[in-house]
Amino acid sequence: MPLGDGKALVAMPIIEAQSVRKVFRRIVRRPGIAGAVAALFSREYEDKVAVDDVNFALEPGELVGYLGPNGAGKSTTIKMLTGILVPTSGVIRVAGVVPYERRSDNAENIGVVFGQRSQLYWDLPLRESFELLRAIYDVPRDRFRQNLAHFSAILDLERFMDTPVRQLSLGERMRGDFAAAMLHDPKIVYLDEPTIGLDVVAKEAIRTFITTVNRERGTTVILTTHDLADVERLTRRIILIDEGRVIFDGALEQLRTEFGTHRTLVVTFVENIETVEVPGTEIESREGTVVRLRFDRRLLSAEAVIRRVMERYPISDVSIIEPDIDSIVRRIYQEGYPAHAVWSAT
Ligand SMILES: Nc1ncnc2c1ncn2[C@@H]1O[C@H](COP(=O)(O)OP(=O)(O)OP(=O)(O)O)[C@@H](O)[C@H]1O
Repeated sequence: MPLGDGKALVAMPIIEAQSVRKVFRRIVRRPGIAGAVAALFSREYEDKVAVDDVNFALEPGELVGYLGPNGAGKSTTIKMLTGILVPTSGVIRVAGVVPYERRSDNAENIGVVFGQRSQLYWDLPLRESFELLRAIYDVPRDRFRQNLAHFSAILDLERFMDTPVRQLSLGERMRGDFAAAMLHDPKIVYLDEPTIGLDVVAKEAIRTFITTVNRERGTTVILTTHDLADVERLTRRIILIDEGRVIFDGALEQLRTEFGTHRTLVVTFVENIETVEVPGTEIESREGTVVRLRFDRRLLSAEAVIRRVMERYPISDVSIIEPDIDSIVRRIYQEGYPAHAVWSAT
């Protein structure tokens, strides 16, 4: 398209899911011997819709959180994107490739890190695991050396490069897994619970690594996690799924605005006040002269609450706390969505 014709240049999506559905067929087993005998003669099946009409498009270089409660369909989606599973219907395209039709072409474009599993070779030192992966992916030697030196520096791998993988701590192994996933310069990485079970220091190392590869190399990242600190720290856009359906697709900030209906005003009074009563608010907690007042921002502005407090009591300090994403998402998981409420940022 010629430049300057007044049209905005729109990047082609690197990942596209169109009306994707995945139904698992399971054999129903009745309990007891009679059930086992009956199953020999007539098989009864039940269908489990794991992913139900999912649509999304990701642009190159996006870092997206793919979130949902247990059993929502996250892993099933990721498995379809990697080509391990074939959708029952719908279309998936990853960097121009239909993953389940051309699995090895797709493998060249993607890196995968599963927090619960490792792609490293258990009995080999980390260094040799990397060598094997280099050979499998046919990474040019120069590129391999550069990548390894770079990842090693960010992830501090040198200390345990010659240790067999089975002797590594979880945090060390995860760092090794991240480097392994990136050695062949994939355009896209899928991270499934990448910080699960890690201590704070290891989590931070992994998060820094993710933001660095995303920023420096423009790698597209899809992250599934139950750790919302990962989400706050790493992603701008989130896709929420529940019971196989996308229920929100948009900016983290948008989710906060739509669902974070309550704010907390933290007030420090000049002196201890026996009974604090501010219309439109409820006391969340109090510790000495510091009282936390919760209010519904749809009904009252922060300014109005502050005014009401100041009209009644002498105060020395005041601040507002925004709802944290953890409590918002937890509430959505627990209370579900109103049927009409499917938001999209696009
Ligand atoms: N191979 C399978 N056969 C039958 N049902 C399956 C299979 N794999 C997944 N399911 C079902 O599909 C649904 C979605 O599972 P999926 O693993 O995608 O969820 P998830 O969002 O990744 O959950 P979690 O956060 O617990 O990992 C679940 O009800 C699960 O029991």
